[in-house]
Amino acid sequence: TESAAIAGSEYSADDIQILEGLTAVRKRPGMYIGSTTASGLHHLLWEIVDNAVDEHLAKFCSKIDVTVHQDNSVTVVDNGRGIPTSMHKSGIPTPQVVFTILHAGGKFGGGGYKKSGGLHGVGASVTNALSEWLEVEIYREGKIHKQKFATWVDDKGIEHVGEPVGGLEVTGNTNRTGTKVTFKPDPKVFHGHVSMSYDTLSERLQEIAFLNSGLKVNIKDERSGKADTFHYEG
Ligand SMILES: Cc1cc(C)cc(-c2cc(NC(=O)[C@H]3COCCO3)[nH]n2)c1
Repeated sequence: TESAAIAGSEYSADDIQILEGLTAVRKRPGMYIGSTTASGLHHLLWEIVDNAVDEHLAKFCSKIDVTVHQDNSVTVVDNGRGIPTSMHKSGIPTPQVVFTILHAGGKFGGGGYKKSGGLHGVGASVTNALSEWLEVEIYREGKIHKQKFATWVDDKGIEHVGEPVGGLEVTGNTNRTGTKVTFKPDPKVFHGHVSMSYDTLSERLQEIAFLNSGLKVNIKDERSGKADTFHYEG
């Protein structure tokens, strides 16, 4: 039995989380984003924005730009230090760890969905798992680094969830720092309802700017041309 298999082996909550991987998120999305209705859709963005806000709290980021594209993909860019691009001790690039390893979301590992603002900066892999694709671009140490992830079903019917498409590549030089993430919510997860609401985004982004004085938050909707800037003096 499963208990016999686990008895005598040092399974920790972390091991089980890593074992379950992102496929578990696709199986029970509600555990990670609350629901697969509109509120769950917007949580994909809040998980990413949370990370950029953390970088502002660490005093390295002063600006976050959010853009909704015509195809309902969304881009978040910050001017923080940029996710480290070094190799993680596990032998995979740090950005790949951030987007493909399910991190302990609560005090007992996994922790399940939290009603408060998401999983506090550890939910980026959840956004990846529930997207058709996700791309990260990092501006750090004078270089532009890029890695892509995708979810697809192979010719044997196996679903590959949020897996890297290639490695972390240097694609150019830059004199800025920061992290840019673009992701496309998967219609298969959200029953076709993948169109984010401008009003929902702008209201919450205004709140985020108000709660983090000094942080400038820009939103641009390429579907309608609407745009707004929120900035409460630091
Ligand atoms: C938009 C977005 C999305 C994600 C998943 C992370 C981030 C992010 C992550 C960081 N900074 C870091 O991860 C590093 C910077 O180097 C020290 C430890 O924290 N800045 N911005 C931004």
